[in-house]
Amino acid sequence: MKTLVLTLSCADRMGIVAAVGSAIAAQGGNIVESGQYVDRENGRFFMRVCCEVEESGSLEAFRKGFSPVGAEYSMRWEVHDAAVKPRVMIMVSQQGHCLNDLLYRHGTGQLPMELTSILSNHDTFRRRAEHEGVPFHHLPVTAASKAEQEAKLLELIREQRVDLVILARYMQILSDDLSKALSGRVINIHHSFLPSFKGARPYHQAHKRGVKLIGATAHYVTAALDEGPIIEQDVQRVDHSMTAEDMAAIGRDTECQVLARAVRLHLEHRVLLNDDRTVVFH
Ligand SMILES: Nc1nc2c(c(=O)[nH]1)N[C@@H](CN(C=O)c1ccc(C(=O)N[C@@H](CCC(=O)O)C(=O)O)cc1)CN2
Repeated sequence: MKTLVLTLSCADRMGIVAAVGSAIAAQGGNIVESGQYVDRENGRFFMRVCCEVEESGSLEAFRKGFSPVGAEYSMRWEVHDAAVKPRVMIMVSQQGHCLNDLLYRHGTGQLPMELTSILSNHDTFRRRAEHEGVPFHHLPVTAASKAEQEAKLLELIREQRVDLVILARYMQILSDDLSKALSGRVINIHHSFLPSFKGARPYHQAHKRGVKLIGATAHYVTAALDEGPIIEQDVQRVDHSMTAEDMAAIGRDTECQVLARAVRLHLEHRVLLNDDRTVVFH
């Protein structure tokens, strides 16, 4: 047997769960996990279903069999083979804590992903990537070369059939065009508890404000800087005696944990987009 993960959203109405369950059963699928949610504000229905099918069953056959229900309810839906690991590119600038954490978690099997490459606008982590046996791409960028650099980046993403890009403290703002082209496929870790302290140097912003909590936020990347749909967040206590650098040191662990949790949720197809928010099936 193999497990398929079906995720869907549509306008809420009576009978959706019954229709989905019947469509799965009609294809010989046995539901082993299911979750649903209705957003009363916008009237959207969200569902994530895991079902077991015969090993010989094809994803294309399941998609063909489910399509009539998808059309009937005007669903946005996807189905994935749970055993197929998404292909992931990690992007980093000069802070390596999140990169190192992701590499460790990948190496110990905590993150079910195929790591295609590591890409940076600096050469700092070339040896780290080579140590892991992961291809490394150095794409320096300036304001003048940004369009060319992003064109090369997009070419690599397409060549490597990348499903997910992780900005592991990659400190360049992606252009509006690139953000749109990769919508829903780029996760960034912002080192503050958004929506507080967007943009550059959030720990310095927080220190100046005299906060008693610092945080980290993993979110999908959109053209609006640090305003993309939030996937996961966490916080840590700080106090008046700490400098901005002290806060950054404390915050690094939180950044790693939040990013790893968000990446795993995405890899397991547990995150559904709900306009500028998310629905997360834990
Ligand atoms: N289109 C987007 N690109 C990026 C996002 C995003 O949400 N949308 N998140 C950032 C990461 N980030 C904070 O987490 C961040 C990175 C860089 C800056 C910034 O202002 N950097 C430079 C300017 C660089 C540039 O113009 O490209 C600066 O320090 O002035 C702010 C926040 C990743 N990209």
